[in-house]
Amino acid sequence: MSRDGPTTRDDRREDLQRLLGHRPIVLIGMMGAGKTTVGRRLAARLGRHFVDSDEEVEKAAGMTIEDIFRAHGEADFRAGEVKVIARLLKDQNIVLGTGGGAFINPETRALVKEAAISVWIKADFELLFQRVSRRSNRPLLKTANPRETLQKLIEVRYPVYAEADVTIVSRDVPQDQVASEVIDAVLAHLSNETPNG
Ligand SMILES: Nc1ncnc2c1ncn2[C@@H]1O[C@H](COP(=O)(O)OP(=O)(O)O)[C@@H](O)[C@H]1O
Ligand SMILES: O=C(O)C1=C[C@@H](OP(=O)(O)O)[C@@H](O)[C@H](O)C1
Ligand SMILES: [Mg+2]
Repeated sequence: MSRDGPTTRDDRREDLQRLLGHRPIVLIGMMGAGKTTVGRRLAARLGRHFVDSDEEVEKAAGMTIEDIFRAHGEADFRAGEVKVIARLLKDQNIVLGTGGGAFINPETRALVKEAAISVWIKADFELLFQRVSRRSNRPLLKTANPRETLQKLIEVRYPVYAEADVTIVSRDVPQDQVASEVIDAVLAHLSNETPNG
């Protein structure tokens, strides 16, 4: 990277595409972290196609996630989720937003590690809780004490999310800034991965 003048957005995008090749970028992390919304912006910035595993599971099942959980239960949802992610990861040049439990499933995790660069979008409990409280479309949080449920999921999941290739912390900043931080963090990771990078 020897250029005159400041590094522009386009330079970073080109550097990233060169180091990444066709590998998908997969966003993982808790419900409310911003995988879906930040993922869309990230894909637009990189000129990549964005896919969301929840949306694709819903399309494949012809039902909403809430209805899948209600009619068939979580185990069936996870079985569908792993199949959908395996299919989506065959497409290169994508940004894939996953559901919060996807990377916790060992089979899904192995697929992601094999085919993609994974990015954990990590966020503070209060921020996550505030965001997920805005909508009631997450069946796992329909419990007597959703704060406690979210806290328990965090305790179980964080050590697994920590296996991601890259971690970024999402604070209360605009989604475009979070997308920018993902680009910087993935670039830094890939520069270390490349022997002469
Ligand atoms: N950086 C951010 N700033 C403000 N709101 C955000 C940010 N990231 C996500 N959100 C909001 O939080 C909610 C959850 O985001 P979403 O992308 O659906 O998360 P996930 O897919 O990880 O569950 C949405 O309402 C989204 O608009
Ligand atoms: O954390 C989880 O287990 C889930 C997260 C949801 O996706 P988001 O993380 O995009 O909300 C969705 O897959 C489902 O409700 C289960
Ligand atoms: Mg999502």
